[in-house]
Amino acid sequence: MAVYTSLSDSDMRALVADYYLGELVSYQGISGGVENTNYFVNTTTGKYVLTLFEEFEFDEVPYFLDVVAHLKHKGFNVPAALIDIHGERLRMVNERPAIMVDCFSGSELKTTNEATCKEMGAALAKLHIAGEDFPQHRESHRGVAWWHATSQSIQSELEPEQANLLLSQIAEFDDFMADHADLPKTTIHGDLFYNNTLFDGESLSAIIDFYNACHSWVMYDLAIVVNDWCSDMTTGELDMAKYRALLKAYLYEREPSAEEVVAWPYMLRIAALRFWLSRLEAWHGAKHDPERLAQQHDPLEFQRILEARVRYTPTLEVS
Ligand SMILES: Nc1ncnc2c1ncn2[C@@H]1O[C@H](COP(=O)(O)OP(=O)(O)O)[C@@H](O)[C@H]1O
Ligand SMILES: N[C@@H](CCOP(=O)(O)O)C(=O)O
Repeated sequence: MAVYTSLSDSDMRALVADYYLGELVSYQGISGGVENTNYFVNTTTGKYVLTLFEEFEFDEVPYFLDVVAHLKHKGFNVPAALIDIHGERLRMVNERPAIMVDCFSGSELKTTNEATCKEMGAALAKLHIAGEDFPQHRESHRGVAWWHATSQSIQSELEPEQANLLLSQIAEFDDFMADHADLPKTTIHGDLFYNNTLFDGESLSAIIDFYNACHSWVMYDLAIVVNDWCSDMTTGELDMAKYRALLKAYLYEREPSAEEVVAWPYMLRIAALRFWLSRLEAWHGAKHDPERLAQQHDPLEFQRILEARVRYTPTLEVS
């Protein structure tokens, strides 16, 4: 279970007393996540989620809080940080930066289907449009510089065919980008996997976990979503019915440029590579610690997705 920072009853009571949330009733660590420590917190006024940031330092967090505040202001159901009795939204709790947010209704999807893909496609396009005027342009901490450095440092741990796939795909992407420096960018979520959404039935109720948000290519974010929502995780192949449903809803809201259409196959491949690489890095970092290793996502899923996108990529248009 991913509760890296444990809080005592008295810590939690004192924390709740520092917000306008009434009295603490109960709390429970959330086992779903892998990056942060999250607790469900029940008080006499409602249900909240406490997040302690395990991978970011205090000064790195405000950007993400500002992205979420911007999107909430534009009407999205996203977890904006609550303000405490001192007027602060970010604080230190047991030496980690921490925020309290509203707990949303709905539950995590067990899997995706055409209806939920359609919901996501429409919401993603609106998110991309809403992010265009967000003024802070932060580079991704898992972007081009990171994948160059990490692919170099990890290659000796890999089978030769894996290293070759990794390095050749990065080189292919670099070559393509050298001639397409003006591809449209916006503020992207960067990790909009279906486990970062909540649904009431087949209706999207909230988007969470904005801690990969950054200023990057619009098509890259769409590719991240397509690879997770529309792939068969055992083969890596796209489920074309889900793919068409998601894209059709997206394209109804936002029309890509001709250059974005050309970039699409490259974006599908580099988006798969980015998560293959982050999973490889995490897996190799944890391989001597069985408890941590058991919490890691399987890198092979994204190797298979990348291999499938190398074999075939569909076009961005849907008929
Ligand atoms: N505001 C929220 N409302 C309801 N559930 C939430 C909320 N935030 C997190 N959760 C639950 O906690 C799980 C883990 O949160 P997440 O932010 O994805 O953690 P991590 O960053 O560690 O991956 C989510 O999958 C979701 O079930
Ligand atoms: N959704 C990702 C995990 C988040 O990515 P990270 O690079 O921030 O660890 C996955 O399933 O791999």
